[in-house]
Amino acid sequence: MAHEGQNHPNDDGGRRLMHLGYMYWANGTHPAGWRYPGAEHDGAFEPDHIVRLARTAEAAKFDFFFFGDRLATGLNYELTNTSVLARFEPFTAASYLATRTKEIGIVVTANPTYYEPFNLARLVSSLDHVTHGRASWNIVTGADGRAAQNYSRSEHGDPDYRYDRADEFISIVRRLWDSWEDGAFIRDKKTGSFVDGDKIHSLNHVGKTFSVKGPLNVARAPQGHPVILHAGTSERSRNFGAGEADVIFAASATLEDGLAYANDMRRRARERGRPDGQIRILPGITPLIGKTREAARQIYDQLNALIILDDDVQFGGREPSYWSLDAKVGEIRGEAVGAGHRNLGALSQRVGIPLLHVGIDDLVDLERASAFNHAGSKLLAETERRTGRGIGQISWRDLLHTYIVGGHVVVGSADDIAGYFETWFKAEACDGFNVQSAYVYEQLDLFVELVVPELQRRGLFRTDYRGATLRDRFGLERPINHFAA
Ligand SMILES: Cc1cc2nc3c(=O)[nH]c(=O)nc-3n(C[C@H](O)[C@H](O)[C@H](O)COP(=O)(O)O)c2cc1C
Repeated sequence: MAHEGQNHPNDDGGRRLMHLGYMYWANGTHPAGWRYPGAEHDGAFEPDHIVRLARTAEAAKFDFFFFGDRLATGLNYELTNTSVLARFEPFTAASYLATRTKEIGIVVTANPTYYEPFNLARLVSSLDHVTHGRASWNIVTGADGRAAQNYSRSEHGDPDYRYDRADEFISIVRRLWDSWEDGAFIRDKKTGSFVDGDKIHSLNHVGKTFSVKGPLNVARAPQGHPVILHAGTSERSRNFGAGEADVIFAASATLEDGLAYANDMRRRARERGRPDGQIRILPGITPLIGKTREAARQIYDQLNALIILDDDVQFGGREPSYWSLDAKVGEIRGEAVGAGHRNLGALSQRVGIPLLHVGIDDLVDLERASAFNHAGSKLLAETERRTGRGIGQISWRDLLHTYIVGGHVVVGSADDIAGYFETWFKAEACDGFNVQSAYVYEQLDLFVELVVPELQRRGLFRTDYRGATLRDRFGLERPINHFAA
């Protein structure tokens, strides 16, 4: 995509600075976060709960506040993620937030599989107007296939169908955003001329899935094109993100994976003719912060103690043969570990050795640990990292907890967290992070009070906002209108 003027890969006089987003989860990311003493647990339908979080993030100069979304729900989310079970429609929540914040970007997730391009172009552009250029659209192809049943479809569609549709969709949306040139409005009371017809364009698009005549009925947005985010991990997702996204919401959870993913995305972006520095990679992360490292570890253990395991913690109510190692029923990929998988049988599948004769509170022994598969070794290393305990101190329950919590969690003091961020950032495994809280509000408050100043002290994060729009925060130029070019 063409841009006006030069690129600005760095934000601050040539110094590379980190970007921070805050991903909103009403009850935090930890599956039992809502049960933690003192944690918010009934704020999902109280808009000022969102304002409280967004203003905290804004005071700390975060780039954006992020609304994820899904288009279906079910009781499975009760155990895995109560924040997803029931929540506000994101454009509605974003519009409310727009009137109660001034600087912070607002990211709205919307899935093109279940929208029409005209409809979504209008929503995102309107949000950009009401926020004076702070809007962003996170394009996802849909994590919950049950959406089809809510949208009169026989099926969710395979990834190729959804990404083909997304490709055509975004090209239409961009042209709709351009269908009004800047300066299309004359509004001359004397002559009675309201608009310049030469600056308003039809698309006359007829494609594989969509036919859209245009023009849009919204003036060109303050940012021209609001900032585009994308989240996904597959080949098609990477290609889509490399071609279209300004910011990638990544799922990498180790430095090695993060670096490989970031290099891969930068290479793909270059292959599509995009100059370096045009694509920002922000992995999701849940920093679990305590006043000291020990305090943080205690919080992690306390949270985990609130996780509900299966009543039959040995086999989840199934025959032992169900969990035989070649049965391949352990993990539903990409989804949190829910009911029926919170037992030692499921864990045995994960780590690749039978656990028929161990007790949940027995300690993991070196002999069994040495026989773990790759996933099992990673799970053990992750448990050691989070708890600070080693073999001889870690129980099977601890391992099961790490398995259930999953994700990208870093437990420690503010100094530990800042050090972790710095390592990833300086290795260029990312351009910042999409920060999430294990529970609210305390964890965001601690991040803002303790971690942000430490990042600033290390010269890694801005101390004030610059520019007016979200594109400005990312050092991205306003796209040239391709009808005018
Ligand atoms: C970090 C991350 C965040 C995501 N957030 C959402 C979301 O909020 N809503 C949604 O429907 N899908 C979300 N997705 C799912 C993607 O849209 C995509 O459907 C999923 O990853 C499977 O597609 P893929 O094979 O292309 O990666 C997310 C994916 C990742 C990796």
